[in-house]
Amino acid sequence: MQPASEANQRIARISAHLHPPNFQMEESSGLRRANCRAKGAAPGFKVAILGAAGGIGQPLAMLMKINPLVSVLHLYDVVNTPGVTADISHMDTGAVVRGFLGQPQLEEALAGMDLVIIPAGVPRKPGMTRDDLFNINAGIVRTLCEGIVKSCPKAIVNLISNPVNSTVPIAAEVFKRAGTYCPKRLLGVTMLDVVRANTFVAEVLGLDPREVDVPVIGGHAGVTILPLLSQVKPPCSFTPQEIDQLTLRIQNGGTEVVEAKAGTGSATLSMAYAAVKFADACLRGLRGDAGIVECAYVASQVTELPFFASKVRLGRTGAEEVLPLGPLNEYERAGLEKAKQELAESIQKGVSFIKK
Ligand SMILES: NC(=O)C1=CN([C@@H]2O[C@H](COP(=O)(O)OP(=O)(O)OC[C@H]3O[C@@H](n4cnc5c(N)ncnc54)[C@H](O)[C@@H]3O)[C@@H](O)[C@H]2O)C=CC1
Ligand SMILES: O=C([O-])CC(=O)C(=O)O
Repeated sequence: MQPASEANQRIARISAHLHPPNFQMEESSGLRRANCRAKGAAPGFKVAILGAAGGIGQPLAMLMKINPLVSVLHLYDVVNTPGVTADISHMDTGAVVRGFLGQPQLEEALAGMDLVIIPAGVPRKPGMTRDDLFNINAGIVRTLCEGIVKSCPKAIVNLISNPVNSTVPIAAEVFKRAGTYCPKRLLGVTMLDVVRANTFVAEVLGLDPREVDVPVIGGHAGVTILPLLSQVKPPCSFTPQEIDQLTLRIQNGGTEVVEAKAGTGSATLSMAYAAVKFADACLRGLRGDAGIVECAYVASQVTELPFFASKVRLGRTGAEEVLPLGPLNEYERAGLEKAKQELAESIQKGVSFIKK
């Protein structure tokens, strides 16, 4: 027999879900309703997703709920988080899920987080470049980063919102102004370029993509996406025509999806997969696992540019080491020069947005 008080508590927990308070009307009751019924959080990290109700946000939230390294998962958006949170909280995995709706709940959503993943913002339509998203997404990223400053200045930030080449410098400027900037903790997510490169190269080589590792450096737009096909593992060689075609397809991977989706958005499912792959690497680094290396767009001294994507070693404090680019062939050196020109402008645009 259970003691009466424990039985009463159990009944109260069940009836809270049978008669849920209105999430949108009552700020704090929304949190109660969304609390997962797992018996106490498993040991692990606290992760927030900002933009959690979007095309990337929803599958990303689902995959993070499955991740055993996550004990608490906060889902924040300006729309639809009650439904997404209720849905995801029914999954019988360890992480406790809570939902947060609208800017008044941003600081609460971020309180005490170890890792913040940001896929908030508008996606492209056919005919647009990622830079065309700047005017809307720059302001969104600034607001969200101001929330991070207030509630979890020591969190690792994984920034997905485009144009990544500019939004990462924007985030850095917000953190610098607040005096909380640590370059190791701010990472632009370029993992989808690596995921695509692994897939397309594996197709050409007739290999399982899981066996292939292609470093992709530079940034995350057009010619700034520079796959290093001379450094593919396992070692292999390509004809000049294959190099041209593979490079172009990897650089245009995003556009390929935007066009196929014909006005309904850009990559969401492969991006959620890539974001989780990257977030999981960051969490394993935070846990202290050794030897975790992934490509990311970070503050960097490997070129003369202040931000650059390349392989970084992830550890307890974030991107602990930016690894050298390794030997580039002539084709890649030419690509690097083109990438740097465009990157320099995108970085400057982001910095000026905050400084102006
Ligand atoms: N880094 C990368 O490799 C990739 C980046 N992206 C970018 O990710 C972003 C999101 O893409 P999708 O999820 O497809 O877009 P979406 O429109 O489906 O979802 C975006 C979500 O952000 C939310 N949002 C808007 N303003 C917000 C704010 N102030 N605070 C919190 N949430 C807010 C929206 O309500 C929406 O739920 C886009 O900028 C897209 O270009 C997309 C694919 C790959
Ligand atoms: O292409 C887009 O706009 C979305 C994106 O960044 C990608 O899929 O790589």
